[in-house]
Amino acid sequence: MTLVLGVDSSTQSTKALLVDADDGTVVDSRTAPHPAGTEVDPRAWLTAFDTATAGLLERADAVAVGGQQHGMVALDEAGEPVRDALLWNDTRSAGAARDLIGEMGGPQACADAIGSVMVASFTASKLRWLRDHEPENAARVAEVLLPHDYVSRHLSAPGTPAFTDRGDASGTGYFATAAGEWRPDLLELALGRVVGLPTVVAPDAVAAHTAGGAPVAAGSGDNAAAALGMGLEAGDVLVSIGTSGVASTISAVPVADGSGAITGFADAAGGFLPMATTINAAQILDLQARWLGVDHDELAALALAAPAGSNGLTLLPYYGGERTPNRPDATGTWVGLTPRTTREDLARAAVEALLCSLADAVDLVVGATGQEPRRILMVGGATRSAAVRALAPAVLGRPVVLPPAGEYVARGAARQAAWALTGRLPDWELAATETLTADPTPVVRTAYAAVRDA
Ligand SMILES: Nc1ncnc2c1ncn2[C@@H]1O[C@H](COP(=O)(O)OP(=O)(O)O)[C@@H](O)[C@H]1O
Ligand SMILES: O=C(CO)[C@@H](O)[C@H](O)COP(=O)(O)O
Repeated sequence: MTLVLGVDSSTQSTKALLVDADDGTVVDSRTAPHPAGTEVDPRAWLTAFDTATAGLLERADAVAVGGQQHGMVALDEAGEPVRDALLWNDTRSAGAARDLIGEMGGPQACADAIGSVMVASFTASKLRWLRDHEPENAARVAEVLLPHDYVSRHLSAPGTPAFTDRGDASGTGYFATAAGEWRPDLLELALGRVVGLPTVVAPDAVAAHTAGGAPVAAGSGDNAAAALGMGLEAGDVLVSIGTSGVASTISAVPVADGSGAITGFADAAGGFLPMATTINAAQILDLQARWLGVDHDELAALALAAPAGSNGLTLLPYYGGERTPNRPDATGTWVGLTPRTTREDLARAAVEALLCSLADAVDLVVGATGQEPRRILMVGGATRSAAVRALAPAVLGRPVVLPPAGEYVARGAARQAAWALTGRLPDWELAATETLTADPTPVVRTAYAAVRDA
C-alpha cells in the first residue's frame, strides 16, 4: 500500500493524517495542540509537528503540509525567530495595512497588484508593523516564511532551502497572484528592505525530500488545502468553521476586488480561490460555553431549546476585532438583553451570530461570482455542534452539504503529496455526504444586519 502523510498546521493544533494514496482512506491520524494567542513562538509548531507525526512520518511515501495563512515567521541569519510569529488574527497591524494601501495607490491598485486589498492579517502588514514598532527586530530579519513553509523546511533534509506555493504566497501582500511571482518591491515597501523569501514551487512538484528520502510536496495555505481535500468544483462554496470562518470558491480566473470584500488568493491546483474570511468563528461558541459553564454538547442543547431569533436577543460577535467587515478595533455587542433573557437565549444567540456572520461571507462570495452556488459545503471543528448543523441551513437560507467528519486541510495536503509522488492528482471519492435542510429564518439575519449596520 502506498501511504501519504497530510499535515494541517492550523491555528489551534497540528493534525496529521496517514492516507492510502489509492483511494484516500485514512489509515492513521494524530493531533497535537498549539499555544493559544495571536502571537506564538513558531518553534512550538515544529514541536507539535514532531508530536503529531511521530510514528507516521516514517511510514509515509510522500508528505505535504497545509498551514494557517499569513503568519509572519521572521527569521535571523541563523534561522531562528527574531520574535514570536504574528498570526492572521492579530489586528495590531491594521494601521500598517491602511498605510500600505495608500502607498500602493489605493484599494483597487492594491487589489490589481496582489489580488486582494491588504488587511491586518496579511504578512506585509505585519512586516510594516515590525519596521515601525520594533526596528531592532526588523533589522535582524534575514528571511520571512509562512507557517507552512517553516514546518515544511523542518521536515525536509537538513540544508534544504525554504519553499512555498502560490496559494500561500498569495496571502503575503508581496506576491503578484495573477502572474504567480514575488514582488520584491512590495516586500521592500513593507519592511524597508528585501530579505530572503522561499522559492515558489508548482502544485505537483517534488519540492524536497525528508531525511529518510520521502518526497515533500509544496504544501499550501490551509484554505487552499481544504479546497483540494474536498475536491471543490466550480460553483461549490465551501464554508469552513474553524478558528476563522471562511466562505471560499474556486475560479479559473484571477479576482481583484477593490472593495476588499473578497480576497483573491491562488488555490493549490493552479487556479484561484476567491474567499471571505472572518476572524471570529468557532471561538464564539468556545467563549459562550465557558461563560455559561457548559460543554459544547450542552451549549448546543441549550441553543436548540430556544426559538429562532433568541427572543429578541442579538449578538454581533466581533470579539477579537473583525475582518469581514473590516473592523479591526471592534468588540462584541449584545443587543436585546432583558430580565426575561434565558440561558437558552444566550446560547442560541451565539450560534445564530456565528451563522449570520458566515452567511454574510457566503453572500459576498456569491455576489463576487454572480451565480447561485451549486452546493454549499460545510467543514471545520464547529460543525461538530448539533446546533450549528441544525441551524446552518435555516440561517444561510439554503441546503448545506455536510461531508463526513474529517480533517479536510490535512486530506488536501495528503492528496497533494500523492500528486507529487505519482505525477497524477488522485480522485478520492468523499464517503457519504449528508444534506442538511431547514425552513429559512430570514428574521434572524434581519435582526443581525440591523445591529451590524447600526
Ligand atoms: N462539539 C463542538 N461544538 C462546537 N465547537 C467545537 C466542537 N468541537 C470542537 N469545536 C471547536 O472547533 C475549533 C477547532 O476547529 P478547527 O477546525 O480544528 O480549527 P483550526 O483549524 O482553526 O485550528 C475549536 O475552537 C473547538 O472548540
Ligand atoms: O486568515 C485566514 C484566511 O485568509 C484564515 O483562514 C487562516 O488561514 C486561519 O485558518 P484556520 O486556522 O481558522 O483554519
